[in-house]
Amino acid sequence: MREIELRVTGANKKIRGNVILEDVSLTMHSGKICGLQGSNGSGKTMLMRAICGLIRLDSGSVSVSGKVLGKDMAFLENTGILIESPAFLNGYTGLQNLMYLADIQKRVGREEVRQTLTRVGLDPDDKRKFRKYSLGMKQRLGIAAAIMEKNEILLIDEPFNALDVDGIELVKNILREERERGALIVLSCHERQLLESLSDEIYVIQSGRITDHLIPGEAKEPE
Ligand SMILES: Nc1ncnc2c1ncn2[C@@H]1O[C@H](COP(=O)(O)OP(=O)(O)OP(=O)(O)O)[C@@H](O)[C@H]1O
Repeated sequence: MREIELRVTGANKKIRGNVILEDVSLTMHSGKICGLQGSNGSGKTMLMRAICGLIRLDSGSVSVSGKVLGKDMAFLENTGILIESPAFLNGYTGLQNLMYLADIQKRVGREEVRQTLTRVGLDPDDKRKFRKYSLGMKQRLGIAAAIMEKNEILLIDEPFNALDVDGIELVKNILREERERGALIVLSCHERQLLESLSDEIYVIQSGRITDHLIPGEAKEPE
């Protein structure tokens, strides 16, 4: 897979007068998990939405290896996304839902979709409709949708929500495998230990501002 650099430069966003993002700059690379750490409402999800082009910045830019979002591309290309609860069709099974999405880009076929379902611990032959899925199963299906096309970039917001202990371990392993494959992964997770155990670097975000950039495991210099 090609090496890419995802860059956010001087990002500002206000919604109805409230500062959502303030002068946010960060740089991320292929083969790394970049963690976003911050309390509820600090701006992690909004930053992810800005990165993929779902919200338009007031100023600043998002670029992938020099290609600027909103100028050279309308949405971030080659990107798998799990942001908040993904919208699936209630009357479709898990496999039918993923096939519906896979048919948009036609980059993966039925066999790969089935394999992805198995990878997240779901049975591809499960005949239950999505509306009958438990919260954890819905979350697993959302993760499957994000990873099934083997994209260069993964934007993964709170992947561990509603997962049991085995599910957490499974998703941790999947994220590590995706990094190994060379994906650039942006990960938010409110549980600090979990985030630190997975991330190669962490940006701390508070009230829409980046306040720290940490390498987990490296002792901080005393101030
Ligand atoms: N649709 C919206 N309209 C206006 N403001 C919003 C909207 N969605 C979120 N916000 C505000 O944007 C700020 C950042 O929210 P965001 O969802 O990015 O936080 P977060 O760090 O992801 O929090 P959490 O850990 O709770 O998911 C908050 O102040 C929130 O109130």
